[in-house]
Amino acid sequence: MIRRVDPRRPALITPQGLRRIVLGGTEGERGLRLAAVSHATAKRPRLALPSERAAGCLLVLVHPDSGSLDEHAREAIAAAALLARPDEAVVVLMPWPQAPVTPGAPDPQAGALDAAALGIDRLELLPVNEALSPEALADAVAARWQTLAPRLTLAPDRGDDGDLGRRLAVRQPLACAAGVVEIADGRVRVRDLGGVGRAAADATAALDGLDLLLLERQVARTELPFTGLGERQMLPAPAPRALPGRVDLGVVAGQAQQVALEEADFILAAGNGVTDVKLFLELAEALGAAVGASRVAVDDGRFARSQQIGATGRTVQARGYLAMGISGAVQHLQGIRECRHVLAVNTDVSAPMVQRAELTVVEDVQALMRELLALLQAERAAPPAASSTPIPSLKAA
Ligand SMILES: Cc1cc2nc3c(=O)[nH]c(=O)nc-3n(C[C@H](O)[C@H](O)[C@H](O)COP(=O)(O)OP(=O)(O)OC[C@H]3O[C@@H](n4cnc5c(N)ncnc54)[C@H](O)[C@@H]3O)c2cc1C
Repeated sequence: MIRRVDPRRPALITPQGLRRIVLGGTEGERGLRLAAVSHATAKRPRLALPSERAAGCLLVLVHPDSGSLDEHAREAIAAAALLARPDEAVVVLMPWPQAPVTPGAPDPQAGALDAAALGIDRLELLPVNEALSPEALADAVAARWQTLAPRLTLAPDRGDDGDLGRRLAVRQPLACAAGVVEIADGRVRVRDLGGVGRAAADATAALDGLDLLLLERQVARTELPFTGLGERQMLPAPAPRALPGRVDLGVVAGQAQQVALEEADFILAAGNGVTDVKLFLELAEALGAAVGASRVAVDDGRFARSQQIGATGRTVQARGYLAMGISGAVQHLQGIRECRHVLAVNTDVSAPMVQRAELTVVEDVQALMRELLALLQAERAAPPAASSTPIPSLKAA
């Protein structure tokens, strides 16, 4: 019999902070049960000596999301911190798009990341720009990996991080477990992809035999009972690599409305309250937003079925979700659970979407769309000098 592991099956967080799947759990046990661990006392660094002098290290590969780290990345770092031995450092290697070019110089934006609180002993920033190919980035990461010789490397199993991890695994080569949903008792359990004839034992492997773990969500809890050292280091910028047989035509901005909703960073979503669809689409284009819709707006023929968001539509994880005239029925909210910032426009302050949103504008949606579009058009028409007024830094304010 093939036993499949459902990453959403009942699980608890062990006192060590790592996720343990509860086999044979009852319905009542569904959801993460957090073990009662008291962190009332002041936290101390886990590592007692500078990271340079540590006996070894665990390496985490993560990409920042506009200068910050999302929950998935934080969980991968926390897992490394929990797995590290007392004399091993947790080193996080992060491609850094806005990095200054001078190696060794502190980056003011990276300073906003509280590395110590995340459990990071040393944050290594790798300056990158858009022209750097994935191959050149993988070269640079592989070179750093060889210098550091980590006992174990971890990365979130998604997008750029999963890609970088897999490239590293192939280059070295590394023994890699992808889709890891649990680390317990010296073994890792991976999301079973359900291949025909695979035995249940195929879904777990000994941690000792692995070099690289690509982690699913919620493998570790991010509240740690200790801190990292929080050291920072800017690495030299990687050299670009010429790729034989390929010509780099540069970066071409895509149209936000053609991006798959699941991958969209910013979504403008319409509900039954949106009656002027033409105006709505103009606004989406001006904002550079992908277009989503509620089921009522789709059933009504105003939007395509592929644009429906919710339990019977797409599940999205945009950084920004602007809900225009959407009530926020439970089926719709299911589809936006993973969205980071939700804003709403609604005339009804008691709508469930208002509870979900961080900010709601209580206004007629058509009127607001007209105003917003006019503002954007005015901004665009303004001479560049007016819009390039420097924004005072928080420090200076
Ligand atoms: C099995 C099942 C599966 C479902 N799956 C989905 C799904 O995947 N996705 C989904 O979205 N729904 C789904 N639904 C439907 C869901 O229950 C709701 O009916 C639907 O989400 C409501 O859409 P709405 O909020 O756009 O419309 P409404 O419920 O009509 O709400 C419109 C909202 O807009 C506001 N409004 C109206 N006019 C204006 C205005 N001029 N200015 C500002 N605000 C205004 C109103 O105050 C209201 O809050 C499903 C239902 C079932 C039973």
